[in-house]
Amino acid sequence: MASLQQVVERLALAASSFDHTVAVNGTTSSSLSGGPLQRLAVIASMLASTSALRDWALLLVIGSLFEAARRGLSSFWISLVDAFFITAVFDENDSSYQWMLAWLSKQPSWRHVRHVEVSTNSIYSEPGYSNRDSISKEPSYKPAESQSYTLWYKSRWMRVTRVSVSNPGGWSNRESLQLRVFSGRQRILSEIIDEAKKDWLEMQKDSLTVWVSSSDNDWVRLAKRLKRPLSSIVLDPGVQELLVEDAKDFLASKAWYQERGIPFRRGYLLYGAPGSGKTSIIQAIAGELCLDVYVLTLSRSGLDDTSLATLLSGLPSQCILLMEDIDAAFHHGLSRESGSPTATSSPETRSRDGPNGSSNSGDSTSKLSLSGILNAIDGITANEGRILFATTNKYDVLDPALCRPGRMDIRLEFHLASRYQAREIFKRFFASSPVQASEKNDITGDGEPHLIDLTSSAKSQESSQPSLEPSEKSSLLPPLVYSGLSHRSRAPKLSVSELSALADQFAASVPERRLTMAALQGYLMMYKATPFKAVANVSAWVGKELAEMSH
Ligand SMILES: Nc1ncnc2c1ncn2[C@@H]1O[C@H](COP(=O)(O)OP(=O)(O)OP(=O)(O)O)[C@@H](O)[C@H]1O
Repeated sequence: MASLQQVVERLALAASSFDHTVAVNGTTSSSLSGGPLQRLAVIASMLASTSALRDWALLLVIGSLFEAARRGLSSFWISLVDAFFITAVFDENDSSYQWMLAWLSKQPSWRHVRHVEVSTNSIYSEPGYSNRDSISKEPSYKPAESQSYTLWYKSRWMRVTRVSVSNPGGWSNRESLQLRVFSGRQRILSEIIDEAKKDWLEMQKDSLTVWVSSSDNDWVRLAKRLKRPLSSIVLDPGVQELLVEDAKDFLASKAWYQERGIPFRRGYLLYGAPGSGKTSIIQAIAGELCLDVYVLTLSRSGLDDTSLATLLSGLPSQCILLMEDIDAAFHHGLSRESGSPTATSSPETRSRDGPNGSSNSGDSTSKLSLSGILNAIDGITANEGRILFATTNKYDVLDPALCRPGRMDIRLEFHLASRYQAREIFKRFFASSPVQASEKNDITGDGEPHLIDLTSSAKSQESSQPSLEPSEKSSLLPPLVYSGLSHRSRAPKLSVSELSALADQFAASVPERRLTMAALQGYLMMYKATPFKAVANVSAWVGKELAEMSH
């Protein structure tokens, strides 16, 4: 093959032959110097005679042909795939992603895959591979990243690939699951999705999923929580029923809202004493209605009007949006302790001189404005179908515009514990079954509470229990901040009458609306296997609590 140097020499020779011809004729010959085309032709013919250039040109042509063939084949493959395969992509931030992972783990052919990603994150815990207890850290298996798996579903070939794409500007990659089924019928896809959803719901019947907002203004799945039974929460009579029935009624009334042109949204504002069960009842309602909970913290740094609107418009059609401590949006930097301990004033009595609808909320560092919050809740960008629960201990600082019907349709005040609540929480603690806890006290027949002698039978019943109570251990050990019997210790089995009588005695020692339910729960936790002692010691404990509060 001729070298580059040879080519250059030949070109120089050709150029000199031009000059020579011109010099011989003494005139500018039109055949040699007048036509640039002719010059080019001469150069081209010389180039063609150079074997190296010929080889290069050949390579160029072959390369182009290969590239054209590659592109042709690739578009042919795409058309072939489109014609014979159904392809679906499931984004990790969509519920369907979870359904598909759950469904995948149940496929018999999935059990033969040889390359998986192991996760102890309970979100991925699936039956078949792991314990159904969602809290346990059982390993579960999901498709490895960028790995393709061939499976068979109803005698159809399918390929599953987990793809991870970088999130522009985001802090983490975004995953998706690609499913390709060999089928001409699109119905197969809906069949798979329906089946996956059914399996997922079945698997989730004991738990609910909690989502939080990320700094990318997206919702990310935070955790799976066990559902809390409604019966575990003791509110004043009628309050729980009101909330649950109203929420159920709302979810079933979409058509009613549409016919009347009313936005299909419902808002509940739960306010009042801390530790009175506001968050707990929301968690229980979410479980009862099988809805995911989306938690939004308005005081989160970086949250501004636009990102709030983006987040709220990105909510699924049926879910619970939880804005805890909504007052934080109005008082950035204000700690709970720095305000009044309990905001128990009613909407009717509270001052109307608070911030008005046009004012900016929060301090100067806040990027959220009140109008931004209001618009996100019920403006044009707000989605429909969601249930908003907002909680606060400081009702007074909220702007009236936020609390008006349409935004907060039901406003409920939660109070400190009543005697009724004290009695019921005692029963729930020591009942041998939920049924027993709900049974009425009909033991004496005379309508009077039946008093139990705590000093005789009680002590004998509990004497067999291992005792670790602070009072008894105090001489041996340094004072304990918290104690209680082991969870393995069992409380004595009480009859309905005994339980009811003890609950009455316990409630009689608890002052009306002075202590929180959380405090009562904390007290009972110290005596979880010794109900008689719980009753015997409650008066002393109450006295101590009240004394501490008065300081
Ligand atoms: N009415 C109640 N019935 C049963 N348990 C309760 C009740 N109120 C509070 N508790 C218990 O007290 C604890 C705190 O309750 P929760 O977080 O629901 O209170 P909260 O009103 O949301 O408090 P905060 O306003 O401080 O957020 C929980 O462990 C819960 O089990």
